[in-house]
Amino acid sequence: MSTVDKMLIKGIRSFDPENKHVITFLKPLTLIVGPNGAGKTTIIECLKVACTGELPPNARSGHSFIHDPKVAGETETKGQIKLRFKTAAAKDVVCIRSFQLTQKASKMEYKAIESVLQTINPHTGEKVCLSYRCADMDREIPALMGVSKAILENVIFVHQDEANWPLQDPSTLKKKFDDIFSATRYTKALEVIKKLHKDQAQEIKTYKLKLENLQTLKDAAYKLRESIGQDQEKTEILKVQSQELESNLQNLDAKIHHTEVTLKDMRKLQDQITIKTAERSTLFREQQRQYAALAEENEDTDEELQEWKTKFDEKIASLESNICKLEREMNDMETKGSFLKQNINEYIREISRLQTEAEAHASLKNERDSNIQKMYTRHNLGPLPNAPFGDDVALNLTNRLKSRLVGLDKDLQDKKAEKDSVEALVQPVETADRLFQEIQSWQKQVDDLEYKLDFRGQGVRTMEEHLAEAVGPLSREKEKLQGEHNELKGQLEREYEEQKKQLDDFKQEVDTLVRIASKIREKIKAEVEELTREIESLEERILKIGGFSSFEAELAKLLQERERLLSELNRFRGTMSVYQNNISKNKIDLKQVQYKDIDKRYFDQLIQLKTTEMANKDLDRYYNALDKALMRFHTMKMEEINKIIRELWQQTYRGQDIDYISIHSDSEGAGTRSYSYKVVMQTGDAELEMRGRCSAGQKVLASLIIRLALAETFCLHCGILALDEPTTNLDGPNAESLAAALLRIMEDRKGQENFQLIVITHDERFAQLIGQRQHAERYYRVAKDDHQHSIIEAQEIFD
Ligand SMILES: Nc1ncnc2c1ncn2[C@@H]1O[C@H](COP(=O)(O)OP(=O)(O)OP(=O)(O)O)[C@@H](O)[C@H]1O
Repeated sequence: MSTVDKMLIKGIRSFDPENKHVITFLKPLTLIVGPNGAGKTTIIECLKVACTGELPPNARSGHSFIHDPKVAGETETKGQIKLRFKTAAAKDVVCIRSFQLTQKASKMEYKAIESVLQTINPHTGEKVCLSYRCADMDREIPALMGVSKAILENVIFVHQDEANWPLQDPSTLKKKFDDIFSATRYTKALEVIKKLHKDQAQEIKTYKLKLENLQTLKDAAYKLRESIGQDQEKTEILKVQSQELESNLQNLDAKIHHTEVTLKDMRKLQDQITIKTAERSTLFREQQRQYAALAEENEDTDEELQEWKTKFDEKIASLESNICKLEREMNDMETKGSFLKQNINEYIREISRLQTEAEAHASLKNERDSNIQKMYTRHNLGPLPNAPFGDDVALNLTNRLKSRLVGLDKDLQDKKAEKDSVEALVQPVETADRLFQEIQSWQKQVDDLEYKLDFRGQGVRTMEEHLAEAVGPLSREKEKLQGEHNELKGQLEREYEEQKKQLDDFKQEVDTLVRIASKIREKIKAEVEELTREIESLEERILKIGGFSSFEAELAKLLQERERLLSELNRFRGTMSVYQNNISKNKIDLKQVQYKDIDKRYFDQLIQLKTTEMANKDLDRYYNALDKALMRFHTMKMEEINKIIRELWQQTYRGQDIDYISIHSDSEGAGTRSYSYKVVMQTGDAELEMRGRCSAGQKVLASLIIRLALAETFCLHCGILALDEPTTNLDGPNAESLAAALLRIMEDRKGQENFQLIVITHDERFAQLIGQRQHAERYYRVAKDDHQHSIIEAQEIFD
């Protein structure tokens, strides 16, 4: 709770500008006593000026408030008020206000030269000075003291001249009450709110119109965007469909390509079939030709050849049996020949022996000769010379015998010629047999001769020689015949071999031909079969593929489908281009200035509208709330004030005519929050307005009581109340009762530490009544010194 502690006064009214006068305010009572004109009121004025900046009434804009330079004998005087007070927060603050009054040539010039608030740093104890403009300081100090300026002016520090304001004219009363209730401010606030509400309502209308306009644009933009979106969506769908179509088309193209390739392949296959068929035909023809060629080479047909082969085989078999037979015979002959040869060898050995013997039996030569003769004779070989024959003769004779053998050989040759015929293969054998028989007969003859030689020639050398000469040609003939036999045999064998070889060659040839024919047949057959298989496979493949017609039909179908897809694709593309055009057009439209940031603008406008609407609604609500609160506050406070006034009046007023007084506040008109006030007194049953009816003393008392009640009601944070000459116009009893009331108030506020009553009075009696020791240790006496300067002196409270 705020209180005033100390005040320094210098150069204000009658206070000396050169000297400082300090008054310390006591609690709960500061009693200032002094005669008229001593300067007591100046102290209240200084308090009021220091706290509110409000100069006293009739201060002529401050000229008369400052110590007059003329009085001081100066051209300029400076005044200063320095007030130390405790704020509502119990902080010590010093308020310094300095003024200057200068005597100019024609007029005085008043100037407030300094407004300073000093605070003390609680930690360091240093003073902190803050300079203010006067207006700011005038607002700052009431705020620090926790009470309004109006309360300070009209309740706490009321000037003596204005002390009876509650009973002044209604307008003053209303003004004071409105100030006290801050009604004007609140009314102004309400009016401002109302105006703001109205302005905002107007703004809301404008915003609504703008919003409607923006809504239209937004809708149009939305439609455009929606249209773009739909078109884009449709375009996307069409794109997807187009892609599907393109994909289908590609697949179709692939299928068409595949079908065409297949058809091409099929055509190739067909061509291959044709070629293979032609090849097969050619092979057939070739086979025919080769068969024909074979037929030409061997006119016989296979069957004929086979028949011929069979016959030939039979013939070969027969020949082989003959050959076997001949071989057997030859073997027999060989056996016989070897036997003979053995015999011959034995004979030759015997002959050799005989020849050795013949040397001894040369005579036998003659016999030989004779024998030759005999043989010649016997065989009619011609005439012979006379014996003994010489060797030449014997040789000739032997040659003649050789010739005879040559003839025989010729015969054998003929026989051989006969043998040349294959068909008469037996004949050579027979001839051979015959010749063999002949050889045998000749051999017999030789044997006989040899025997005879052996028999007759033993010991006869000549005979042996002749015999040897005769046997030599025969042996040579024999050997020749043997050679011929062997030759014939070899020839037969060669012939047989040749025949056999021929047969084998023929067989081989036949076999070769058969093999070739078989091979040709097999090869051609294989090739034909291969070709047939290939043709069948190709035909099968063609069939498997489905045949030309199905593929051609499929191709035609696919081409038709392709045409359909292409036309559909073109249709899609056309539609897409229409959508694209629409999108482009709509996008261009959307780029128009009117659509720029339309959503944001709409949104901002909507927010502005909604916030304004909400603010306006809030304002309305606030207006009503404030209005109601003010009304309620006013009613509540007025009730409280009236209650206190009534109590105080009843306690204070000693007259019997007025039971109590009260303040009536009437609303000046329906719906307005403006009140008119009047102070009424209850006299019996009558309630009368006091103004113009009460006495001066009643007026003073009523005013004091109203101020006390107002202080009680509004000064919750400020415990100060200054009363300047409260007993003015009061008679003794009333002054006493006022003193008693004040004492009672002080008594009631005993527990309230910061209650501070400042009472200024020239009434010593009154001063004595309230100036009791229990409320103050001393009081102040204000007087004037010799220089007519006011001085403040502290005095002991008297009992
Ligand atoms: N501008 C001024 N210069 C010098 N003196 C002044 C000036 N204005 C007023 N005075 C004197 O100051 C005194 C004012 O005193 P103030 O009104 O404080 O007296 P007071 O003690 O309250 O008297 P009262 O009891 O009659 O009310 C008067 O004597 C007056 O002549």
